[in-house]
Amino acid sequence: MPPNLSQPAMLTVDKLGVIYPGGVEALRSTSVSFQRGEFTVLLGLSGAGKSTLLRTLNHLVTPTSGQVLSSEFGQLTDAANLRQHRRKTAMVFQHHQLILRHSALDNVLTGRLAYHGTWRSFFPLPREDLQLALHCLERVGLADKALMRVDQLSGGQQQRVGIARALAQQPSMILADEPVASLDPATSEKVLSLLKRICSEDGITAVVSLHQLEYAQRFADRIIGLANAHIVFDATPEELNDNQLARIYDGHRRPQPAETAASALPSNAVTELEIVP
Ligand SMILES: Nc1ncnc2c1ncn2[C@@H]1O[C@H](COP(=O)(O)OP(=O)(O)OP(=O)(O)O)[C@@H](O)[C@H]1O
Repeated sequence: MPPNLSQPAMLTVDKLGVIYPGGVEALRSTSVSFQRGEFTVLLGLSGAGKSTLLRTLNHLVTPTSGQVLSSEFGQLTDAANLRQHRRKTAMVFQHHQLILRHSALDNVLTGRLAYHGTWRSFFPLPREDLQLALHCLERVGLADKALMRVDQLSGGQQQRVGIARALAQQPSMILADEPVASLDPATSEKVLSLLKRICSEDGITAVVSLHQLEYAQRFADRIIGLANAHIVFDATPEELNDNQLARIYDGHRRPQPAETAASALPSNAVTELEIVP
């Protein structure tokens, strides 16, 4: 489904600033909006502010100034609005944040927890949730692995479980922070193709941070380039020329096609388990 430009933006970021404790200014007065169904890739050097922007979109990082406005739920500074927005905003992480000793199915079922009260998670989830979780695994091609422990799956399969978990949340938006940074090029392509196809089929808005320029050009409807804590490019992949690339990469050597994830690991690779409530 192509982005619907006639509709109001589904999420608007207005003059957003983030200063981390210690004084690093990671985002400076940034304004941008996201249309429903759009697949946006964030590009930029390590430390440019990609993860920070991505994580402010569901207040995993709390802005120091400015605001994030959901067209459906309102300003995210309101706790009830934020809860509703997070329920419909799924995350896919670089290290997928799966529970390795649990089965693929159990991991996908955690995507349903946001729909139930805390007490409910102590009991088996409803049958409909189980059916939905199996359906999500089927969509990522892993129905036959549903009962396997995640630590027995390959890196690409684990990331597909991560996508299935995101889908189980029935999201209107997916935020994917370096989803292929730990994968080899062939697997990365498969995972990104899958993510793009599913978002397109379901009309899900996606914001994906990547280090690989060629994947951005291939998969994005729109590329946002960040440098030094602000947006320096925001247009379609076709409009990204050498001058624009120089602005994004600030005169530094930019990632080459053959460059693998290992040489492009982010500065703040996430290692903790994060399950969005
Ligand atoms: N939790 C934190 N506390 C302090 N500084 C931080 C924190 N997270 C990020 N930073 C700093 O904020 C700046 C922007 O970081 P951010 O992770 O958003 O960049 P990035 O473009 O995603 O980089 P990468 O591609 O390496 O992930 C960097 O200087 C980084 O060191």
